Amino acid sequence: MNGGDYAVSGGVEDVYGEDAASMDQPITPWTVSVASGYSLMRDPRHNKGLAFTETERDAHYLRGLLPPVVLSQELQEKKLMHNLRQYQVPLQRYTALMDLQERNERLFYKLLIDNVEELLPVVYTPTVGEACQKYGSIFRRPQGLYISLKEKGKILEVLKNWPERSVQVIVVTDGERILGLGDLGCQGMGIPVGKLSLYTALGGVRPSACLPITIDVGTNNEKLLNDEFYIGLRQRRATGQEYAELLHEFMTAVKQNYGEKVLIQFEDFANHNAFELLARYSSSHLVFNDDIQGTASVVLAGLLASLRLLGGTLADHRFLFLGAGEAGTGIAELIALEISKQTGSPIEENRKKIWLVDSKGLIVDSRKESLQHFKKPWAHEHEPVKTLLDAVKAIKPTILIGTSGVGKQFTKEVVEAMASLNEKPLIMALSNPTSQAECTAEEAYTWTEGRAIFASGSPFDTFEYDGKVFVPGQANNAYIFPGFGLGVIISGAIRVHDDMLLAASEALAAQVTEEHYEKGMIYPPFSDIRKISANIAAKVAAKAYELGLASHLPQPKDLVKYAESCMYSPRYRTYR
Ligand SMILES: NC(=O)C1=CN([C@@H]2O[C@H](COP(=O)(O)OP(=O)(O)OC[C@H]3O[C@@H](n4cnc5c(N)ncnc54)[C@H](OP(=O)(O)O)[C@@H]3O)[C@@H](O)[C@H]2O)C=CC1
Ligand SMILES: CC(=O)C(=O)O
Ligand SMILES: [Mg+2]
Repeated sequence: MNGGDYAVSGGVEDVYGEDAASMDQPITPWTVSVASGYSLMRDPRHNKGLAFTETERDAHYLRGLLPPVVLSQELQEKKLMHNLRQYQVPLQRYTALMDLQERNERLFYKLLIDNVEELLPVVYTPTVGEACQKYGSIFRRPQGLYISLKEKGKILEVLKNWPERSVQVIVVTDGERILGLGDLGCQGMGIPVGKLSLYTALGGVRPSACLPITIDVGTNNEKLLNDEFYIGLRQRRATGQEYAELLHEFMTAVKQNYGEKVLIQFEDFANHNAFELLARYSSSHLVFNDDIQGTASVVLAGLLASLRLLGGTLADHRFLFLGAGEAGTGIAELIALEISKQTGSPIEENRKKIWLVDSKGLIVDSRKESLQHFKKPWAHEHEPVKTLLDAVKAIKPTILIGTSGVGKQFTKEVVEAMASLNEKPLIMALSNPTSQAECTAEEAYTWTEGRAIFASGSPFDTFEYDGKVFVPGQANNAYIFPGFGLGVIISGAIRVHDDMLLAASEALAAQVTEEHYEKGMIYPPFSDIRKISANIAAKVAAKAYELGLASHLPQPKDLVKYAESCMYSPRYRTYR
């Protein structure tokens, strides 16, 4: 095939290579057969292990391949949870769960759905961060698709190697900003794999519709380049035109292979590419950047909910961010947009209530010339301020949000300054994983003498202070993207619109009840996440219909019920 020249005439959707026009293209020799016997047990999508019934063992040539006992799925679950709890090392739990996913997919999801609060920290932050750092050493069987510079000119063929045809969501990373852990190159694959397992467990999107992808353009991480177990290309990152061409070929091939309605979620790209990719493809593809948009939506939801505790409206508050990258400026922009919707005031005016600090200090107008484009709208009139503590004293924020990727930045002095300014300081330490959190729950509650409303990106345990039990919220985009994606899918939306993000925020905030507020919570518990996701999906879908972006017609009458009915169930099916 001519490098990059996949725009042949004819051969449209010619999966089996039957048209003359595709004669010069290599094809995948697809076959479809009924799995039975040994191959049935080795197929994670269909395997039930000891839960195969007597009838199924007879009908599917399984006799003798299994010991005599027949277990229920519930007993399998009980046994596996018991086994998992024996591991003291989080990474051992992670590998045990990944092995289960590779062995028995339904049981994996049943565990994850039924024990979400216990297992989320294993398949997701913080443990997934450590897994990515050590991905080469713990690598057993590949998950997802790897598209490297070696595949340039052949990306469409690579996509065709993936066994599933009806993909609805792709989570793609290039591994350059994995959580707050920096450039992990090809080993960032743990993130798309983890995010998509949440799409299924939390949002009910079918596993077969989920495709994790890592684009490998090299890494600038010296440690990985010198690691004998590194699994990626051993070269420094491609940039500029070479990078843009590979990404463009990828975006084109995805649309060509899966059509208009596949949701492409950009995840953990560095900000110098993330904003550009989103801007470039948002008018031609169904794209969503989780770090910019998903994070914005989840934080806005927490802020809307917190007003019940703080009082006032969003417009009455002053916001200070530590970190002015994807998460920080993404959240800031959505807050300004929401205030505009609520008050009718111009967005430029609302931006003035929001201040950001980056590695060089407060973002102010005298720095405007040298700022990256996404920081410029936040360069307000003010004298230069170097440190966060001085910025808190100067700006007097009511709300402090950490999106720096650097741990321990909310020092005792910073938190005490917030407590001296506010009766109930709202403090969000959003950076992941736990090691990068700007402060811990214990620090936030202790340093404010139990007055803080606190939420963090990675989970913290409940904390008792002065006889009162505080439940820290987990302000993580995991509340949003699964339900948001489901809403996009069930409505057949063809583009993502900011109003859909606002709808998701409002839907999430509406799930916080009096009982939660009493415990200081501004997010509902993850144990209710499937119900929450169905509500988010319904509101997102309703907005897509309202905006004329939905293609699944006619619009279902009850969108919550419809969303619930579309959700994946991990219960075993009966085989005839
Ligand atoms: N809870 C959640 O759901 C989410 C959490 N996150 C977390 O947020 C963090 C940041 O992600 P993202 O915004 O994508 O990253 P970016 O790299 O885009 O932005 C990081 C920002 O932090 C600033 N920064 C770095 N070090 C310091 C410092 N010592 N003092 C002040 N500012 C500093 C950078 O400044 P400069 O521009 O000057 O370099 C930059 O503005 C990560 O840890 C990530 O895990 C991200 C998405 C979702
Ligand atoms: C949660 C997330 O997306 C991040 O930390 O990058
Ligand atoms: Mg992310």
